[in-house]
Amino acid sequence: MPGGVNSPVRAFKNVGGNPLFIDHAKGQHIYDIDGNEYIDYVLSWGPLVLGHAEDHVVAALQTAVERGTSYGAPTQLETQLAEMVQNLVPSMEMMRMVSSGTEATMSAIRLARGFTHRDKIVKFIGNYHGHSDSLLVDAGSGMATFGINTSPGVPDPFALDTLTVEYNDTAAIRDLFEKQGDEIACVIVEPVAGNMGVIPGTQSFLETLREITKASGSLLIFDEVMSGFRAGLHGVQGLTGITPDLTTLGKVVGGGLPVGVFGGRKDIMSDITPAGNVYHAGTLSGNPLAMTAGISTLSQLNADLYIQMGKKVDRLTAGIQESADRHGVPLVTHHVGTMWSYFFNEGPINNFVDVKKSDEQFFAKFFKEILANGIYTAPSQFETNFLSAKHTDEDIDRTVAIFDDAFTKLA
Ligand SMILES: Cc1ncc(COP(=O)(O)O)c(C=O)c1O
Ligand SMILES: NCC(=O)CCC(=O)O
Repeated sequence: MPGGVNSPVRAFKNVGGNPLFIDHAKGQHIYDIDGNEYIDYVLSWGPLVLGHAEDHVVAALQTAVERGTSYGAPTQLETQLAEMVQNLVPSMEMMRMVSSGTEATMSAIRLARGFTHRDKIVKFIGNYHGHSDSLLVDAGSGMATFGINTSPGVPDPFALDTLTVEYNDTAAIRDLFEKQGDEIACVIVEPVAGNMGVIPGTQSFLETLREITKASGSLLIFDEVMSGFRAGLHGVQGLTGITPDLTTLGKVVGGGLPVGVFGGRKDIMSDITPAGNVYHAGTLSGNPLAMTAGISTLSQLNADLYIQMGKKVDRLTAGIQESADRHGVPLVTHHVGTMWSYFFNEGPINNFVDVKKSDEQFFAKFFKEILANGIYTAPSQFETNFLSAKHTDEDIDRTVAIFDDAFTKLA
């Protein structure tokens, strides 16, 4: 496998050394093949909001697997998950299930282009929307970690139709729309960015996106593949009261199995085949096992759970901040709901330019020190950490203590 991995962010290329090879995981813990236990804040890069191998999810899957693993025909499971999603994210009047976040955003972009009869799209520098051609321009996540601006292999005409703007820069996006608004099919945004670490979109920035897209006949797509059921139970649209035209989901909605969803305004979604002519398909779309894991996961979510998890993230980030301050280490923590990041940076951090000022060398040393002591966070400054329902107050205390020891040793 190239780089030894099936997805580049898993390699420890930027921090050095080899990634953990995993044997199994349960709850908030993950175990490598050498028998080491870690408190896991990666959680498969977001999906496992209930923790690993959650009992109800496992039981539901065991029952489901006996009934067949795939049919390639409609099931009640798809309708059930769609209704649950719609209850939590009401702007998704009509939706389609896919098998990854990449497919969800790729299809939403095609739909926006088909619906508006326009080719240009806008994305923000440091936002990541999966690995389809149009979206691999100035992207976050592994592209940021490994310093790649536009991936080789993306034809120039594709990249040229992707216009990029600095995140949270309201003046720049207004300026772009004044010049080219009538050519733009859509704006796609992570409304809380998670692929350059956690950077919340400001309310005024997101409101501006809503206003200018509406005024110019382009569509607003909230990519909530990460923030959906993470930033809050109803996504960032629930937190801000801003309603996009289309939403993409992934990660948590599949409860650890491969699921993505794209959906939104019914008049737009009705353009998808076979209702309309914008082509979208998938052999394993709406797979019964994946639907089952999603249903079992979403059925266990409620507002109180998010309050409890949010309090733990508050305590965790406050504890890390206090420790860094005491040791004189420049550090910024950001968190929204169950997403959190620590940056070795003087701050403030509002966009990709700011986050690039982080001390990546110190991060690499620090990451390896806490990992050696049983704390597994994402191996990059350009990624988000998560929390699950299974993390306890004792886990938080232990994590803060290990961060404190690492500051004592390395600062
Ligand atoms: C915001 C966002 N969009 C899209 C994706 C792509 O999802 P996937 O990796 O499932 O293709 C990701 C994460 O990978 C993401 O964080
Ligand atoms: N924040 C980046 C991701 O979640 C992506 C995971 C992957 O590409 O494996």
